[in-house]
Amino acid sequence: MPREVSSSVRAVVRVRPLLPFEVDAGHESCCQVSDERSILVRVGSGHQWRKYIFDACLPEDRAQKQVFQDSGVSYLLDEALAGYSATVLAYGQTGSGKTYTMMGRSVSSERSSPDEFSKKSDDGLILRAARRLFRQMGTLDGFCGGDGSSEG
Ligand SMILES: Nc1ncnc2c1ncn2[C@@H]1O[C@H](COP(=O)(O)OP(=O)(O)OP(=O)(O)O)[C@@H](O)[C@H]1O
Repeated sequence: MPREVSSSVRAVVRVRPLLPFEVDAGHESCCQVSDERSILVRVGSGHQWRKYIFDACLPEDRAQKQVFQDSGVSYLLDEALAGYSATVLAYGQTGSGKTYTMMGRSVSSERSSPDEFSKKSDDGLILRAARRLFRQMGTLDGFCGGDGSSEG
């Protein structure tokens, strides 16, 4: 659960890890989460860092399930079930991880094996939100083959 949920708009930053080809090419990350609300971004020639503050900053090792919880989406679902409108959108440059965050790995990139489809740990916000909504409405049985046992 996020620390502050009173604002009607929340901005959450998620940093993805470098991809294997980026590591192989010797790339370095241009940003670094310094605490749960701030991030350091390289500026200029790369020797200086500038600090930016958001409602939450999620570092590269944050798993999909934790992102669902820490981003505040689970809170939004409670509000939606209470009758309020809620919107979640992902914004960022190409390849930054929007699709992975919203949908999961099976649709964000090439699949290495059919098993990728059944790896629930990779499920993104949309699948987790749908599962939770249906569970809370008491109609999860049979939905997407899930057993409804995992929270988020
Ligand atoms: N948090 C993460 N952990 C591991 N891999 C990630 C993460 N976020 C993204 N990736 C990987 O990075 C690559 C690019 O991610 P993705 O396709 O989600 O980017 P995108 O922002 O949707 O790009 P585009 O705007 O071009 O569609 C994919 O191979 C994806 O699996």
